[in-house]
Amino acid sequence: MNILDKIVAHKRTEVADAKSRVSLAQLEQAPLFGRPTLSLKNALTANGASGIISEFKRKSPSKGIINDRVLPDIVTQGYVAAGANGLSVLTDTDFFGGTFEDFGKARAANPTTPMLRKDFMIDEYQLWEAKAIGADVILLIAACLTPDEISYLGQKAHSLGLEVLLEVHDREELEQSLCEHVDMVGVNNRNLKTFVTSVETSLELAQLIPDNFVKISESSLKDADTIVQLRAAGYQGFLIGETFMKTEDPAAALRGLVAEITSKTQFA
Ligand SMILES: O=P(O)(O)OC[C@@H](O)[C@@H](O)c1c[nH]c2ccccc12
Repeated sequence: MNILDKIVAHKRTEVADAKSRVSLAQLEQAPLFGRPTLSLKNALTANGASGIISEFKRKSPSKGIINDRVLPDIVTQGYVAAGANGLSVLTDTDFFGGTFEDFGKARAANPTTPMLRKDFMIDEYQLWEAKAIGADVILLIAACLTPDEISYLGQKAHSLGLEVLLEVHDREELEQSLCEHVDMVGVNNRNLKTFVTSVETSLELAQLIPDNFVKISESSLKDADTIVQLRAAGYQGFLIGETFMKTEDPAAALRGLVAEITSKTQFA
């Protein structure tokens, strides 16, 4: 079994368990459930936007522990001050060390920044959870969902006011999964089954994504030159976790990257 299959199998038992403990009606009573959501799409396409979505990620199956010494509210607030247009916070516990509590702390610290609930969504119950914790955007990963599931979950997410980021890794996934219930397309440079990363994946798929979807390049992004190159290829969003999280001060690492991108674009 590859790691993605393992994560999804575990997620099914986790969701079944959560459903037996907390009903949809109870999730709807959560204080943040009815909160008006913020648009990541608008934030990424605004004039002068950095396009950077910074991720709070404690550990991952490919890297092990990345950083277990920092706090979600401090780091994410620093990210926003340093120029992030959006935040991504892992809520998967067993494989990524994230929690709803991490998400909640980041949410409270950043009331006006669009936030992605980063998890493996396989059931509409999780969309209700996303609303209850104050998420604005959810992720649908083509590698672990059928085209029908993507369409169904995308439609449900929209009916709750959530934006939808569809994640693809190759041409086939893109062609089979893209539908009207998606707002943004994320190209994951990391193959979730093998962990191999290549920015070429984003460069190759760019022209195949219709322009009515905001394009986001995800994973293994490390330097300003790559961001500038991806922007020229049509990407408006850049999802970055490890490059920041592996440092003592993730927000400072983002600030440095933004400064470098700015100087390269000004003198290009
Ligand atoms: O830490 P990186 O290499 O900058 O990657 C961030 C993000 O793209 C990555 O965490 C990710 C992309 N898609 C996912 C799906 C599930 C879990 C995690 C991910």
